[in-house]
Amino acid sequence: MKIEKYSTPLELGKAAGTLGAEWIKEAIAKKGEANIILATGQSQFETIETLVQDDSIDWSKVRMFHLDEYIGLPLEHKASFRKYLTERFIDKVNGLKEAVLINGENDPEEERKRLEEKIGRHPIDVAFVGIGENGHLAFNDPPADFDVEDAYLIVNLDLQCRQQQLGEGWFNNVEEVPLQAISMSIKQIMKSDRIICAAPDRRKARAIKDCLTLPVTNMHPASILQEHPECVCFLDEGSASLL
Ligand SMILES: N[C@@H]1[C@@H](O)[C@H](O)[C@@H](COP(=O)(O)O)O[C@@H]1O
Repeated sequence: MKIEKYSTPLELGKAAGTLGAEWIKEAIAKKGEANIILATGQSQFETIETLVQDDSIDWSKVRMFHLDEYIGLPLEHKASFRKYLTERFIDKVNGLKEAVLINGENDPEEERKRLEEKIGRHPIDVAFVGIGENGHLAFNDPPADFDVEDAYLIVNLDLQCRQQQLGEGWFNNVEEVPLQAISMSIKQIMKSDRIICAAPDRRKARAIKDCLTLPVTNMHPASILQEHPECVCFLDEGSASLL
């Protein structure tokens, strides 16, 4: 894992999105198409914005997989990650080959199996991920299961995770934040050929220190990224302030 530091979230996002775009184009040149994973949340705003502005990517050769989604949250809710990816990514790129979104309103077990079958046929070239305030990777809160083979899991969300979502302004009160989600598993994320981790903001400083400098442990789920051979972690002054 490599670490790169930038002054602001905007600079961080530009750098992360630019490297991601290069990697997507390399995958298309090599295989004729690229399979990518997109995360959501505040931390991904600038990275996704940079990606969608890159008109040198042939989006008709890109298949996008959705990292995680709340169970039972309607598409119209402002915190819906399906809504986020539709508005910030799918609607902004030209003729995307395919978007494999997680529908958390479907029967969760059936949805999980559908996604599992789909991603099993499409090895991932580039994964874009973030790190939560509790060190989570996707919605794998601590202690995360590093060993489960399933590509997607039905997970419970811990209080710190739910409070982060409230703090970011996606919900009116913590009771409104769903208790469960469908999340890509740690093993599946780690199978990606290349990983771009974008993690700006001072409120992430503790999680960044724990995940990037302490030994790998499932109590700091994103620490597993230290073991990935081609992962670049993009920080800003705030998130890197305890390093
Ligand atoms: N489930 C999302 C992930 O998709 C995201 O990568 C990560 C960081 O989130 P944020 O950008 O809100 O800090 O955790 C969120 O809760």
